Amino acid sequence: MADTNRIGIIMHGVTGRMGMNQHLIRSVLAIRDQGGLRLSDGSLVMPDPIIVGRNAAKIEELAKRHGVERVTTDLDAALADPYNVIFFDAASTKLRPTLLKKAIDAGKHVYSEKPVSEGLEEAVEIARYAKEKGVKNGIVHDKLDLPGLVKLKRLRDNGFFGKILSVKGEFGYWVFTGEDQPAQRPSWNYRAEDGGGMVSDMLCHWRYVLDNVVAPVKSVSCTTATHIPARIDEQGREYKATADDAAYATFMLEGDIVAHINSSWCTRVRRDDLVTFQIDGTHGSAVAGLHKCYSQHRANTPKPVWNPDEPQKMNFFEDWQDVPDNTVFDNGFKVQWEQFLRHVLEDGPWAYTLTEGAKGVQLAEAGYKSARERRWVDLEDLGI
Ligand SMILES: NC(=O)C1=CN([C@@H]2O[C@H](COP(=O)(O)OP(=O)(O)OC[C@H]3O[C@@H](n4cnc5c(N)ncnc54)[C@H](OP(=O)(O)O)[C@@H]3O)[C@@H](O)[C@H]2O)C=CC1
Ligand SMILES: O=C1CO[C@H](CO)[C@@H](O)[C@@H]1O
Repeated sequence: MADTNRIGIIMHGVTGRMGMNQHLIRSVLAIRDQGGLRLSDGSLVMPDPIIVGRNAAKIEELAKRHGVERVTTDLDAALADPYNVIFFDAASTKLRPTLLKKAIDAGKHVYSEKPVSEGLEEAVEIARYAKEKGVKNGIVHDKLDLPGLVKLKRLRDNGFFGKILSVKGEFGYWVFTGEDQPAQRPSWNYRAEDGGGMVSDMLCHWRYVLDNVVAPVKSVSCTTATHIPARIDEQGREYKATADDAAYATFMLEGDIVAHINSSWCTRVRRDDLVTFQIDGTHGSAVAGLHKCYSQHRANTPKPVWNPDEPQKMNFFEDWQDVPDNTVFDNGFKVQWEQFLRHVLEDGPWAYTLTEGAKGVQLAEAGYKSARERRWVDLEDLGI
């Protein structure tokens, strides 16, 4: 394939869990392996990643394992090379705003994992900077392409719920502390000084999920907890958990909709999936997990009567209808990579700019403020 049909993509932080599995392997390399991305003029574009990382042995091994030709520990050199058009970052949140600015200064279009930054000021600054400099910019919003949430949004867009009254979200599972079994998440997640924390991790997701699947978020009341005060890290050493490992948050949405989402790494799952969202409306309700979504119209709603004297005879799971797929769902991260590539290459539509990323950080920061001050916090327009 001629060089003009290739697009150089700097991939930073892809030795990590998310960067490697979802962004490198299941997105960029999957696009390569399917033969490239077909644009609307019929031409094919082949993503050509360069893996950038601090550990030469690790990135070389990763590149070899997946047939990636280009690797370097020299980010500046990769940024200086005009062949590379996009800079992508999935490394630590702490470094992100500085790296994004550097890439923007080098004239790259930028795409980033969430959160954009630890604090709102930096997030707004970088979103404004990208806009001023006129580079295409994007933030990952993977949950919106989960089949369960696509179906939930389909129901809302069809007016299925009538007037939406409330939303209940349950997210989380037990993350092993490292004492009895090794933890299944990185230890930095539990250290505030390294950018960890449930609110910082998940409220940026809940912002775009609520804004786009239900209605815009107006204010938040949040309680945080560090339920497990000490954990064991990747080297088997005990460390102090300085970040919140659970967040219990209530949100007021436009239209007086009340949403409550529990997010916890310290809970055990007895529900349909690792995350579930239930929307209740005057005409119907629906519950979505990652893939499935079940709905119950008011005409199909059973009429239970409270009777503590007898064991429950009704099976409440039976009165729900499976919302059909009606399409083949691709990996959400890949779907978003393809959209972002189209946005860069042919100005295709793209709503999830760094400004949307900043809104996520705004909700997280407001969540922390609410928890600290034990009060509701309103979200102002960011004016970016
Ligand atoms: N959208 C989603 O569903 C999810 C998003 N995330 C986000 O993805 C990002 C990464 O999280 P995760 O994959 O879980 O984390 P990991 O700890 O698994 O990976 C961290 C990555 O960052 C790199 N890194 C860390 N510190 C530095 C540094 N000082 N200099 C250069 N590189 C560094 C690591 O490189 P090395 O290998 O050299 O150590 C590694 O590639 C975070 O921003 C997180 O919020 C996380 C989970 C899910
Ligand atoms: O940051 C995150 C924490 O982990 C979640 C899943 O376990 C992710 O979805 C999320 O992006």
